[in-house]
Amino acid sequence: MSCARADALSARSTLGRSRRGMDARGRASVRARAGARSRANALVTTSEYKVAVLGAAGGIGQSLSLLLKMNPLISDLRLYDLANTPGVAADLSHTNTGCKVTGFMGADQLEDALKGCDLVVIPAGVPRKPGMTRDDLFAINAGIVRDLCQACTKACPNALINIISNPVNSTVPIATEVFKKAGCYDARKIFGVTTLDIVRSNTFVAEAKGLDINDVDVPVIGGHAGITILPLLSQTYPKCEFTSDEIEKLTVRIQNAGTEVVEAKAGAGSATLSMAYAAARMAEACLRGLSGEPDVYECTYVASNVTELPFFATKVRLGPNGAEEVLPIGDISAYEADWLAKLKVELTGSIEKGMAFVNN
Ligand SMILES: NC(=O)c1ccc[n+]([C@@H]2O[C@H](COP(=O)([O-])OP(=O)(O)OC[C@H]3O[C@@H](n4cnc5c(N)ncnc54)[C@H](O)[C@@H]3O)[C@@H](O)[C@H]2O)c1
Ligand SMILES: O=C(O)C[C@H](O)C(=O)O
Repeated sequence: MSCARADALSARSTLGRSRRGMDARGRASVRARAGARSRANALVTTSEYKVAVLGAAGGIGQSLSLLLKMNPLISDLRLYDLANTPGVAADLSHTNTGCKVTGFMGADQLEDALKGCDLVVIPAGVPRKPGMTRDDLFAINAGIVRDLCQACTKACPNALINIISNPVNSTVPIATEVFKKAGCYDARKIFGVTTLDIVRSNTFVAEAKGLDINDVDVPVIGGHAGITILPLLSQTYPKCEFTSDEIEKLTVRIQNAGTEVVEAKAGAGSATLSMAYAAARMAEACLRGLSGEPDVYECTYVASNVTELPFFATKVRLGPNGAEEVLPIGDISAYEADWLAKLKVELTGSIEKGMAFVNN
């Protein structure tokens, strides 16, 4: 099987599972199948994962918590925020799924929320308003991510960390430096969530080319801000021919898709629903990897040797230790190579800014 084909199958199975998990009837049948599978397949060792959402009362946090509450891989869901988590947790706890949900509120309860967690998802922080860049959020969100990661180093140093808070290009280096300082850094465990870029690329390409959305897989590399988002249309599965005009329009739309939502929301924030969907897909991929399921791949922003930059998003194979393998960029077109050279300059500055925030 070709690599592209294997990757497309992996992406499709993730989407399929997520979709079934959202339906109460579907969930029951997935659980029955999961039970049969775990008896038959020694690789599936547990579906008892403990997951914390930090920023759980926010726009992303609430929808994401609902999706995670419906995921049969999760038995214990902890919702942490500075306010309103008792209400969100009470509300979610009435849904008849097997996962226990508990609310934690305020810094005093943060470490309790994190204790024993296998996966921590962080959407805490302020979103953009029209006219702002993601980097404009650094002044507030850098400190939030630093403090939350410091608590993780104490309460769940071995957990996988999924960082959603922007600017992801800098918040992942911040998290890394915090874990290094605490003496518990494992490069395989810290992820910048760029899944929304893949979700968008798949959607826009399927629409443009009249393809079945369930079949499409477009890798997106680089980072998660403006021109650092680089969709590799030349690696689209199934193989597609694009005119140069289509390539230009799709690339620029994918790079600006976050801004498209920010402008449409006109001051009421940025993407929350599509982001919750994307984060639920990424969380599920991490848990499937932890469970020993083979061939779980997602594009994500991680510590990387694929380029000369210390962090970079490419396709990653997820496994029992987190990022087991960071895949290379592969063959790209001259158009993509041109963007790659440009994005490296911006990404380098964002990485250095994040590292300096913790170390200076
Ligand atoms: N990675 C991506 O693709 C992506 C996509 C969309 C949004 N985002 C980012 O996600 C973040 C959240 O967006 P949102 O729309 O949910 O914002 P929001 O304002 O609706 O929610 C943020 C939540 O974080 C909470 N929070 C703030 N400081 C906190 C702290 N110290 N501890 C715990 N919780 C804290 C707030 O109380 C709030 O409930 C933003 O930074 C946004 O830019 C990233
Ligand atoms: O655009 C934003 O500010 C939020 C997020 O990064 C997105 O891509 O939607």
